Amino acid sequence: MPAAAFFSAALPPPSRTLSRRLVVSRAAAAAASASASSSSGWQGGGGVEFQGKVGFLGLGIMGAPMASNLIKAGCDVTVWNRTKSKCDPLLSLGAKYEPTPAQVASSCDVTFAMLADPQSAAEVACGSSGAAEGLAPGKGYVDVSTVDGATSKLIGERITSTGASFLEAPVSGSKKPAEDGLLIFLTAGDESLYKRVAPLLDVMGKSRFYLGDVGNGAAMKLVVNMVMGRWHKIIRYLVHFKFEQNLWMLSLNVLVPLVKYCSMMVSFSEGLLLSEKVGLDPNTLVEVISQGAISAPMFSLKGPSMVKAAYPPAFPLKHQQKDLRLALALAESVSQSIPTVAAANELYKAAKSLGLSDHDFSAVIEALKAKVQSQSSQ
Ligand SMILES: NC(=O)C1=CN([C@@H]2O[C@H](COP(=O)(O)OP(=O)(O)OC[C@H]3O[C@@H](n4cnc5c(N)ncnc54)[C@H](OP(=O)(O)O)[C@@H]3O)[C@@H](O)[C@H]2O)C=CC1
Ligand SMILES: O=CCCC(=O)O
Repeated sequence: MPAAAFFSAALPPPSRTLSRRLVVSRAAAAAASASASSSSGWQGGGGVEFQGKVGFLGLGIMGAPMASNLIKAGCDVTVWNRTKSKCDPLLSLGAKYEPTPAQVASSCDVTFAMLADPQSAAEVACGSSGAAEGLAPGKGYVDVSTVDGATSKLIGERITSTGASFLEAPVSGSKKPAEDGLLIFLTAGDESLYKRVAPLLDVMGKSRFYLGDVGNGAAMKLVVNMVMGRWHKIIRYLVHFKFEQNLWMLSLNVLVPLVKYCSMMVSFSEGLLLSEKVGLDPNTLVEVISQGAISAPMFSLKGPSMVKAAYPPAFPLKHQQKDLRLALALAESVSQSIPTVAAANELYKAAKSLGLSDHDFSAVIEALKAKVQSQSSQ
C-alpha cells in the first residue's frame, strides 16, 4: 500500500459525518456577534445572548465552575446535584434550585449535565425523576459529561423521544480552564440546538467544534484523552526516573527531550490512526490537541503532513531509533526499566525495516499502519 493513500484508502470507509464540521473560537464568535445586530435575543447581565432559562445538573469539579460562569455572565440558572450541599455556593451566586433533574428540565429551556461517567449520565437523563421526564418539544438537553458513543446515543434517543433536542458536548480542558471559561467543546447532535446554545458555550469555553452525528463528539473526546493519557504516563515516568536515579543533569538535557519526543510521536500516531478508523477527521484531532493541555509545537508542525503521509526529513527516523537504543542502554546500565520507551523503540525498528530510515521520524506512523493492516487481514 503506497503510504500516501493510507488515510483515504487503506482503512474501511469511515462514516463521513464530519464533513460538515464547524469550528468556532470565542474570538471569532465575539467578532461575529459584534458585527451582527444585537436585537435577536435576550441579553443576560454579562451580555450573553440567549433566550430562556438554563438548567445545570452535576456540580462537581467541572460542573460547579461551568455553572458559576453562566451565573456570573447574567444567565438565569437552576441547579441540581445529587449531594445537595454542593449547590450552596451556586445558590449564593444567585442560582435557583430544583430537587430533581426532571424538575430542573421542566422549569428550564435548556439543561446541561456534567456527570461522572456513563452510568450516572444515563441515570440522571433517563432514570426515575431523570431529566427526560421533564423535557418536552422546544426544550434542549446538552450532555457535557465524558461518556462512550453508545451511551450518548442511548441518552439522545430517550431525550428526543420526548420531542426535545439533544446535543452531546464533552469538553477538553480541566478545572482551571473550566474556572477561566476556556474549555473546548466537542459537540455533535442537533445542529439547531448547537446554534441556540452557542452563546452559552462561549461563556464556558474558548472554542467549539460541531462534529456531526451523536457519537462523534464522544469519540473525539476519547481519542484526545487517549493521547493525553499516554503522555501523562510518560511524564510521570520521567519524573520518577530523574528522582530515582539521581540523573538530573543527564535526564534533563538528554533523556527527557529524547524520550518525550519519541513517545509523544507514537501516542500521537496512535491517536491519528484511531480517529480516522472511527470516522473522525484526523485534521480535526490535530486542531483540538493543538488547543488543549497537551498542545505542543510538534503536533501542529508534523500533524498535517502526517495526515497526508508525507515525511520530509527534519529529524531522520534512523537517528531517533539510534538515540532510543542508546537511551535504553543507558537505562540498562543503572538497572532501570523504561517500558514505554522500549515499546516505542520496537515501532521505530519496525519503521526502519519498512525502509523509512531516511524519512522524518514522524514516519513511525507507517509502522502502526502496517500493524493495523496485518491485524485486519488476520
Ligand atoms: N476533572 C477534569 O479535569 C475533567 C473531567 N471531565 C469529565 O467531566 C465529568 C465530570 O468530571 P468532574 O467534575 O471532574 O467529576 P466529579 O467527580 O467532581 O463530579 C461528578 C459529578 O457527577 C455526580 N454523580 C456521580 N454519580 C452520580 C449518580 N449516580 N447520580 C447522580 N449524580 C452523580 C456527582 O455528584 P455528587 O456531588 O453527589 O458526587 C458530581 O456532581 C466526567 O465525565 C469527567 O470525565 C472532562 C474534562 C476534564
Ligand atoms: O478529561 C479530562 C481532560 C483534561 C484536559 O483536557 O486537560
